[in-house]
Amino acid sequence: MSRKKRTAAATTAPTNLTAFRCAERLWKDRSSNPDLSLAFDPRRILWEDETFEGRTRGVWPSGDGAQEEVCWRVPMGDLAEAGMGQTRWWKGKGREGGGDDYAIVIPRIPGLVFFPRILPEALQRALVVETLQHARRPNLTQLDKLYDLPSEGLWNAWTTGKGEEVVERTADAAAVGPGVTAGPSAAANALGLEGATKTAPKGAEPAQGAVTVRDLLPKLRWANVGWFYDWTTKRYEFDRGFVSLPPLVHLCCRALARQTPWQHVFSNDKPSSLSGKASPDWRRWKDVYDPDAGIVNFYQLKDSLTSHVDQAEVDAVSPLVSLSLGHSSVFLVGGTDRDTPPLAILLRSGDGLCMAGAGRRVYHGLPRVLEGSLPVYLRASQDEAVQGADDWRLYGEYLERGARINVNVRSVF
Ligand SMILES: O=C(O)CCC(=O)C(=O)O
Ligand SMILES: [Fe+2]
Repeated sequence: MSRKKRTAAATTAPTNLTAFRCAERLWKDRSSNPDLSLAFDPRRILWEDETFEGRTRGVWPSGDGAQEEVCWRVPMGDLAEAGMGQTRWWKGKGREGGGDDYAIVIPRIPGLVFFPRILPEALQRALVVETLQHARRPNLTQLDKLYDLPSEGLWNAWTTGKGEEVVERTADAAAVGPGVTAGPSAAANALGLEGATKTAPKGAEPAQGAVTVRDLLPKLRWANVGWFYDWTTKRYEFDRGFVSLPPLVHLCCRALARQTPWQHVFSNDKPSSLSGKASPDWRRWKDVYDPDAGIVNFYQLKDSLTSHVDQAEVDAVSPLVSLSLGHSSVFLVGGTDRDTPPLAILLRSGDGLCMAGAGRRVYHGLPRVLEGSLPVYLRASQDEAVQGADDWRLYGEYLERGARINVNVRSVF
């Protein structure tokens, strides 16, 4: 959809649109500032004083008073091994956290678990470094079909001073024609392709029409990690072989899924129940859950991800774990059809989400990355040493230009 059409659509009263599409339009509309009081925000939950078998009931009231969402705060298991947990945000260096870490369960969306501020600042920085560095072969990115990317990957070429190197188009891309630079048709998600056409660089070098590493970096939209998934055919390609997940991503996501108190999520009484037949074998997840495939989404400020269900895995009930880094965003999550009104959740850098059981079959999407929302500790000027990076500055600058990174992993079998 062109930018013009999109703007017109956003201001026209929706008639035959599904509830999900209406919500997407509302949050995508850039003609005024988004009303964030309409997004579920853990900071605005009113918690009851009493706990009930370790769980605390809360209510989030929407800013316009039209909506109330009941939720439960449930205690997490031990996250020390992965260095995660809300308690680690505030405790001094070297002090042990743990014990008070929690997740939020929202009964209206069974199987959805929200972990606000679960990644401490230093861990967020290390994950930004890791995800950008792993956008390279053998992991594939959406740009690999179109360009013969540097063997070290775009990001690593950029950080080692190769920004002006010319990147040739592949034979496939040449057949498609000029100006096409991106393209998951799928999960479709069309992580916004706007702005994806190249402006020819000025000056003698590189040659007119040539594309450089510098040009392509903002067009990087996604990279596969683990088993390779083809977003065009929507199938895993197991004959490409298995590539281990980036180690920190693996550690954090595995720990989140293993340490979630699933009995509170899937119990038949409060706070949440899992309806339906495919009751997941959640009792085993704390010992055996092991993600082996995933995607890293690199959003720029104007990008969005349209509503979809991730359903390619053989094991369609075990947890899909997702981490947010960089700019904040609005995530929409609804029901098994697009007519169910979705809940808008404000996702900040350092938040995690799990979708498991029935939660694996609900529509979700990301209509909005929020301008001006990058935390100070991720800016280029922050001067703490960062695991895996000689120089944080380039990472910070990439984020400052409007980036949000999401990594989400699952277990294929
Ligand atoms: O960016 C997000 O938070 C969600 C991404 C997602 O749903 C997907 O990649 O399938
Ligand atoms: Fe998804």
